Amino acid sequence: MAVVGMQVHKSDQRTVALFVVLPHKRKRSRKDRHSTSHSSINSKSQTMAPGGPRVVNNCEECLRSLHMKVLRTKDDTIEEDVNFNNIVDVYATMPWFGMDIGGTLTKLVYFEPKDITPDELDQEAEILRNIRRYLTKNSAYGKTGHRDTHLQMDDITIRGRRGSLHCIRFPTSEMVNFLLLAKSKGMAELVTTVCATGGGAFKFEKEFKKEVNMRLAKFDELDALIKGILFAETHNPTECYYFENSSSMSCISKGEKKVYDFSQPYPFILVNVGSGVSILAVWGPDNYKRISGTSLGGGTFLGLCCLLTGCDTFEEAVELATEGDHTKVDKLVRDIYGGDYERFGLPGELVAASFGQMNLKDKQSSVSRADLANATLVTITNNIGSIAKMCAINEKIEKVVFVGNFLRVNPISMRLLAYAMDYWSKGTLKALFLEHEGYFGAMGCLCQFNNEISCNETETTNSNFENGDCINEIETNFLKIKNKFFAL
Ligand SMILES: Nc1ncnc2c1ncn2[C@@H]1O[C@H](COP(=O)(O)OP(=O)(O)O)[C@@H](O)[C@H]1O
Ligand SMILES: CC(C)(COP(=O)(O)O)[C@@H](O)C(=O)NCCC(=O)O
Repeated sequence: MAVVGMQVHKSDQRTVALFVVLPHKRKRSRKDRHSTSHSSINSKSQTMAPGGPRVVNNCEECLRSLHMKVLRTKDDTIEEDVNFNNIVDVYATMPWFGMDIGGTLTKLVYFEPKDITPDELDQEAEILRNIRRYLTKNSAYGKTGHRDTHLQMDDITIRGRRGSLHCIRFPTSEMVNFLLLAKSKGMAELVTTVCATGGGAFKFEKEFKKEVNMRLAKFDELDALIKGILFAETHNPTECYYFENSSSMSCISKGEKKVYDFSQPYPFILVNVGSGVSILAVWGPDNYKRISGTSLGGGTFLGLCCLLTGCDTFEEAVELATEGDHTKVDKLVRDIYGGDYERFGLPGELVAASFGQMNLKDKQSSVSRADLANATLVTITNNIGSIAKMCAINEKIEKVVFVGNFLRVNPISMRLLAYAMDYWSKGTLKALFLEHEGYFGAMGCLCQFNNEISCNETETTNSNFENGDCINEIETNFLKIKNKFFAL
């Protein structure tokens, strides 16, 4: 299966981009992912490999065959190498995006090549240059878009190109405004297909087409999540961490963050706390099962907290929670037993019933907004911890990795999860966390598109491109190439 697209942009009378999506039958391991069979095209292109929301594979064989096909459609006088390199050049300069359109937040990762040669700069279309500047020089986009500058990954190499990976997010509820912004920046003229995952890749497909004439190349969100985690772990030696001293409730607030070596990750339980919660057992890069989930997730925390406290944002909710005390809201074991429930090892400070005191009017009037926020956070977190623990024990897997934006700016939940895993398993389970929290779906999407991890992924996951479609798309785009590329 192959998908080929060409975007012809005529500013400065130049053709600017050729996109190629070429999933290969041969399955490649992580080890040989940079193997020579798909190495860059020539020494020049080693430094200017791919780019583009729908560029996947720049293997020499594939591009040459495209090129030959193009050549066959034109008069024979044009010299092959000149045009071949032109194709590679224009193909190399496209922006690369991966997008995860989640239930609450849309996450966008953008790879900015930093090894641009003066020649490339010279050839680059103005729109592309402007988009790069806009994305990399700002940290706020419109009213609600943010770049998480602290998560930027510098000096990373993707398919032979060196550069930085930028992490950008905005509320999914702002999708229409995002599309308008993208249009106003000229994206519609530059990009014809965007790589996307998450439920919104399905939900907003029509809007993308209608508003900015963009097609979505869709990837499954859980496939992308795992690929993204492997990508981040490979590129960032301090990606994974745990909390020291998480075995005692009184120590958890003092527990230091420590780097965890996650280079041998399997098997692990993966708990993705987004709007809702998905729990996976992962045995290998392509071997996982979704074993459980719960609808009581980050969306529940935010929704309940807004209702109970009148707060407006996640940041506000977490800040309020930090100042509050859930023990004024919950009924603890000691409220029932007067101390520990010794026979079954339940300590007095354990929550026996979340919100268990709130049936009493006098208790209701004595709790603050902050106490309610704290109790909501603790309730949701404990429930997730409890389900995750049961999953880990059922699957006999010791490492439990928590990801998702619910953990963003949320040390209370992370520490509580670390404590819960340790306490309930008597020290056998280990809670692990990852620095890029909610961006793995978007990263995985970019990786799959760029074929960074494994060549065969797009065959199974790029489900909106059936073989017939792809062939049609190839033919259509070759016609465009024929008509426009050589018309210059
Ligand atoms: N700025 C934010 N706005 C809204 N929710 C946020 C924000 N930051 C963190 N969150 C939390 O992250 C959750 C969404 O996590 P995420 O992993 O992005 O999931 P999804 O893919 O479902 O959008 C929200 O439900 C909320 O609990
Ligand atoms: C439907 C979802 C996969 C969507 O992912 P999200 O946008 O929440 O990250 C997730 O919300 C989920 O798994 N919810 C829990 C469903 C359940 O098992 O009860």
